[in-house]
Amino acid sequence: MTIPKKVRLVEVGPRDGLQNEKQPISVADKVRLVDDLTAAGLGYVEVGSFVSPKWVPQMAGSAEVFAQIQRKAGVTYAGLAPNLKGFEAAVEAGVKEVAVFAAASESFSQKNINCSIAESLERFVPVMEAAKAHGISVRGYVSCVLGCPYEGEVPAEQVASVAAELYAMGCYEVSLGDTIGTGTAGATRHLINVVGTRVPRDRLAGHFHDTYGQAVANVYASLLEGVAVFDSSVAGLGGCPYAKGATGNVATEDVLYLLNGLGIQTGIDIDQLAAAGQRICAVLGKENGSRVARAILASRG
Ligand SMILES: CC(C)(COP(=O)([O-])OP(=O)([O-])OC[C@H]1O[C@@H](n2cnc3c(N)ncnc32)[C@H](O)[C@@H]1OP(=O)([O-])[O-])[C@@H](O)C(=O)NCCC(=O)NCCSC(=O)C[C@@](C)(O)CC(=O)[O-]
Repeated sequence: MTIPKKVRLVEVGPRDGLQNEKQPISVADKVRLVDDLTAAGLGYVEVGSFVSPKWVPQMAGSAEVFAQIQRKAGVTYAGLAPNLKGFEAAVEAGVKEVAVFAAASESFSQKNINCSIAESLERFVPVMEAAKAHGISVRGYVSCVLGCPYEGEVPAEQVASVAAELYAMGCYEVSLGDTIGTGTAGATRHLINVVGTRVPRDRLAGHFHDTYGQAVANVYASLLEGVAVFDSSVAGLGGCPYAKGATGNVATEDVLYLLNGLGIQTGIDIDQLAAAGQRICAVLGKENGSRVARAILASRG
């Protein structure tokens, strides 16, 4: 299989990146981050979540963030919705694309959304119906595709069956989440080969956390298997509230550097992106998690 000529990046920093931060982050800082990212050329940003504030307090102000961002034409601003209540809140906030999220492991499903995999899929049915009625696109996530923090190894067939259900119920794309970042290039290729028998590869996305430093390799392995959409987080922000020790997503700057090296055009300005990442890291008082951004910023002196 040849490497795709076009790749789409889904920036999840404002959502996946920030959801795990314990310190309060102001709406203004979140808005600035989203606007910085779109100014750098990102065409898809996951802005926040319409989940229970008791479960993920950091996402409580998502509606305000949506209200204050500068919406650029052609950019998709998405929000997570775990159920109909979340979907309705998203609609009220003017969200035009939502993501539902399931898991390939029962234990993770319980810890993350307090229900079984089957129950979660049932909950998504009314969300899909309401989304159709409102003309809202729905993306689907499957967590724990290359390992679960509670159950260990997760069979690829189990991932394929959840991904196929999400696709069949109308998710236009299914993002495969390596929640704890244990995946390797070989396991990633195997996963795509198995899931690819149930969901077309051009409807799959890779969502790799970088806990074991394998995320860029896993992106490349996915490209070799024909996957052309990747979720990433500026400055490698993030973690998962229900996966102890999991680090952030693959850094957007690192994926972009890989794509630039392959001659794949994305229209994203890597210097502006690195500056956006550095700005939010300064707000958080954190070291920048992107090696590429650190190198770019150091070379500027
Ligand atoms: C799904 C629930 C709500 C179930 O939580 P529950 O407690 O079972 O819900 P419930 O239906 O029993 O309701 C309990 C209370 O929550 C309220 N409630 C109910 N729904 C909502 C809502 N949408 N928004 C706001 N409030 C809500 C509801 O109104 C009620 O309020 P009360 O009467 O007690 O005042 C909860 O478990 C939850 O919010 N979980 C979200 C967890 C989360 O956001 N995790 C992170 C995102 S997933 C992820 O990061 C992985 C991913 C996508 O990045 C891919 C990867 O890397 O693997």
